[in-house]
Amino acid sequence: MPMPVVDAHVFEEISDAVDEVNKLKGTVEASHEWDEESHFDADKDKTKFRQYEEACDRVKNFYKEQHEKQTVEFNLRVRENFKKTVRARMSVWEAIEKLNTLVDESDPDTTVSQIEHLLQTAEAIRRDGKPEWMQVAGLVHDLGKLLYLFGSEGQWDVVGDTFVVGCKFSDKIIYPDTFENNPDSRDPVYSTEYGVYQPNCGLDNVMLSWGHDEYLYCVLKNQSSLPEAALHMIRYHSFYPWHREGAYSHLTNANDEKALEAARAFNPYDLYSKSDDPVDPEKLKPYYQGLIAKFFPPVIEW
Ligand SMILES: O[C@H]1[C@H](O)[C@@H](O)[C@H](O)[C@@H](O)[C@H]1O
Ligand SMILES: [Fe+2]
Ligand SMILES: [Fe+2]
Repeated sequence: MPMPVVDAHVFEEISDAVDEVNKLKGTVEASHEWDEESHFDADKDKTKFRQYEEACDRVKNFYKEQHEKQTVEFNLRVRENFKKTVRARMSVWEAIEKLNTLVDESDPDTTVSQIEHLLQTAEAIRRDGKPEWMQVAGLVHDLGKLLYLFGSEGQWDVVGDTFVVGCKFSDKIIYPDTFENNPDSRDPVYSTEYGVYQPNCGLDNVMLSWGHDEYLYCVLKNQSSLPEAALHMIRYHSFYPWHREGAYSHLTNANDEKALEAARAFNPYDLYSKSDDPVDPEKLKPYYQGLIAKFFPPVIEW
């Protein structure tokens, strides 16, 4: 039988269709690029970051106060209050500008303004070719520090690493001895291994110390079209005892594995971009306002 002759025109159509499919495949693959290892931090000296033993008194005093005051009682009360009010109505960019006055007392690695830190994080993610939603996660991840301007009790209930309350304070938390004066460390229930929790109940059922992660997660979960991985990056980025030190495996379950992957993928950009060159907010503003418009309503209830 003679081979059918394919008309040149039909051939072109087929090869266009194949190109189209490949392009689509490319996008799908690109959307998985977020969990691949980061490249931007290859030349960073990681031993220079998070050196808490050598940290200045500002940092040490901060954690002493935080570790004494983050009790179960406080955490229940603050969550109750959170639900009662809307603290402000403004756009994401306005929030970024508003936050700019805060200098984070818990941070041994940077004293730059928050707008700088947010843009440095987002830019590191962008340079590494990660998806837009992850750049946005970088851009907003610390916006929860706005709490400080909304009547927090200090910085101890806003910034710093997070940990689980309601069970024994993990010795994987920095300055573990400073929990001595936290009344929960002598409580007959809260001071036990599992405390108020069931084994492997999952992080959704665990109370993390209140601060900017938890607050921003609550604000954004119903006011953005960010994927779950971005919300995990926001919620757990300060939970170093878990995502870096591997604590709390007796409380987590299989559902937390994806969240752990997200928190770990995000961490290098948050931490190691602190030594990057300064950014120019005015120059970057149009690009990031474009991204903000894709993922958030024009006004957010904070
Ligand atoms: O000092 C820093 C800072 O407050 C960050 O925003 C937080 O995410 C970190 O966990 C903490 O170490
Ligand atoms: Fe943070
Ligand atoms: Fe940060």
